[in-house]
Amino acid sequence: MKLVIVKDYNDMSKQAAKLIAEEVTRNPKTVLGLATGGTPVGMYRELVSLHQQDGVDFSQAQSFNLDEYVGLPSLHPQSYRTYMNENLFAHINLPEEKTHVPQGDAEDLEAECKRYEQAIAQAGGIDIQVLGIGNNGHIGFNEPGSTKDTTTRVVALTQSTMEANARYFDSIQEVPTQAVSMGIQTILGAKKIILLASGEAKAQAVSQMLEGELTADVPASLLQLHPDVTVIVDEEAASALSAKLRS
Ligand SMILES: N[C@@H]1[C@@H](O)[C@H](O)[C@@H](COP(=O)(O)O)O[C@@H]1O
Repeated sequence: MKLVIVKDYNDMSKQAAKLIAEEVTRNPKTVLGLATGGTPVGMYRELVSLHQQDGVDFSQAQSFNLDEYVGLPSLHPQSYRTYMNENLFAHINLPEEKTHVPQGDAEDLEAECKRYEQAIAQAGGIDIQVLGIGNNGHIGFNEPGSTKDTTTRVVALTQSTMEANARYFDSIQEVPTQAVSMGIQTILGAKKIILLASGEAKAQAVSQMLEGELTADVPASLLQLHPDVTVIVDEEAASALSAKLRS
């Protein structure tokens, strides 16, 4: 995995947005894999400005989001679809019908998971996948225990993930307990992966991902299996890495 250590959140966001913009400029039909959470908000802000100020064109691109909460209608204020609309889709020229987020309130969730995998395959696979990382090393909503052969499915959220995400809801009781998430195999199927992490709370997970053993207990460590991963972290998120990696 390629490691890029930058000063702070701002630099991380700019570097990541630059990589995405370069990809979309080189291949206008890029299939983007997108993530939610606090980490990529700054990257989306940068992408909006690269579109509005510098004319980066998304009109032929497509996007697939990693995950969505089970039970939330798309237009629920805390759904990941709403997050994407507010942070990115409403501000760039990516056609709405080319944006894909799993439908968390589908009547038949199993069919929805299958449909989502097929839609990704039909699009020719994901060209560049953006990831954040959970404090426990999860990617998407692939919690510890997720093996490398997992595809899009319904997953149960761990207590620590629900606690971390409770900040977006009025109370922890309102945080959904399940999600539809791309699997590790789906993520590893992307041609290129960019993982972002900022802040000290992520330092342990970043170190286990890069320097720990390859194990489903730390799902992000399974990214070691992929040939083209760029990890962009700020100094705080890099603080638990060995001196060898940091130099
Ligand atoms: N499903 C999302 C992940 O995709 C994200 O990486 C993680 C970390 O979020 P944050 O960036 O807010 O720390 O949160 C959620 O669990």
